[in-house]
Amino acid sequence: MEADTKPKKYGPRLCCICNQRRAALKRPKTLEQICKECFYEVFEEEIHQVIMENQLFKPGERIAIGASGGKDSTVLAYVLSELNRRHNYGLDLFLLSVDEGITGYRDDSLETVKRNELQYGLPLKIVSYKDLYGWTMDEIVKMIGLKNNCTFCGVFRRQALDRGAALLKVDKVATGHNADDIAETVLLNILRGDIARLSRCTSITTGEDGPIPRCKPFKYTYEKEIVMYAYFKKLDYFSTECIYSPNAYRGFAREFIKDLERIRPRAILDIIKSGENFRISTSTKMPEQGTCERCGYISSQKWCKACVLLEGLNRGLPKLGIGRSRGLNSDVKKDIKQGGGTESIESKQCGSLDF
Ligand SMILES: Nc1ncnc2c1ncn2[C@@H]1O[C@H](COP(=O)(O)OP(=O)(O)OP(=O)(O)O)[C@@H](O)[C@H]1O
Repeated sequence: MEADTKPKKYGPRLCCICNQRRAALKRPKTLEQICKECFYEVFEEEIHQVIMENQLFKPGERIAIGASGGKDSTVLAYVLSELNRRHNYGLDLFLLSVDEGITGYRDDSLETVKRNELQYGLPLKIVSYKDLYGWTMDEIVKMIGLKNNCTFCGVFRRQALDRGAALLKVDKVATGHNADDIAETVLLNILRGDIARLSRCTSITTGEDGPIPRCKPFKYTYEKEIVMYAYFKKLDYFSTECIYSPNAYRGFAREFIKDLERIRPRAILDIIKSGENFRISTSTKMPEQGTCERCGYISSQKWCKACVLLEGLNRGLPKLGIGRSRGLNSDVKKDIKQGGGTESIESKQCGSLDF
């Protein structure tokens, strides 16, 4: 508990970077006492280095920022616009929001994104589950209850972001997934024995073989620093948790990582490093990428996950495609088999990197 029990006397100390101004905060990643100005500089510079070292963008590219209105994507939109200007990346930036149709949550956070559109001068595109799938999450939850609703939401959101990106004709989507999210996903994939996801969850860019690649410029950025940055810069973001998210299993992993971070801040980076260095045995069968026979979206099975889930909703059989084949009506099972088989979708908590 070393990090928490130290007396928090920042006032009289000088910033250990510039040695001129007074320290205003203890940097969560390194525990250095620094001033606000130096914090902004190291925070932005580290993200710039990650972008350059990993060649995340090319000059002239159109980039959609997945904008939920939350702290991570708001800070991402702000910092990317700043870096784009400062370092002449030559990018055309857009905000892309998915409206899942959650009253009292997404409608409010979308209002924040609409303000960000004006504040940062970035054009905004909103795509909704209602328009794309004919269902809002409110309607889905009414039908299926709270259990498994994150599975529907995660699968639909992943595809909705791709569809919105195609409408915007962008080259890449950037999301606000941060170092804590990635460490948490490494742990969860180990706990679930999900080797396929474990092998790709630490990649900074994914989906290069799919319609639109995605990247995570905040892969090494700590959540606590994102919150501090947003707070000191007085950025306009929405901070309410999703009203439908039970998040039990992921919640335990998150708490565990926060406990480790309190004892040893580097733990987050070390978990990511471990994830990056896992060697997947060559005898492990990995899914092969193809396209969905129904909608043409990428899929490792004949029908993509979204089509299987949608089929279940439209037939009044929402458990179709959830978990193993349990809950499948035998008629539908036969039909689906004739139609090409289903993917087994384990119930997943929301906030997954794999959305
Ligand atoms: N409805 C949405 N529309 C567009 N992008 C989204 C949406 N939901 C999530 N994302 C993207 O996925 C990233 C991770 O989402 P997650 O649900 O884990 O939220 P989070 O960690 O709370 O992030 P944020 O603080 O940006 O909401 C977000 O930073 C954002 O880039």
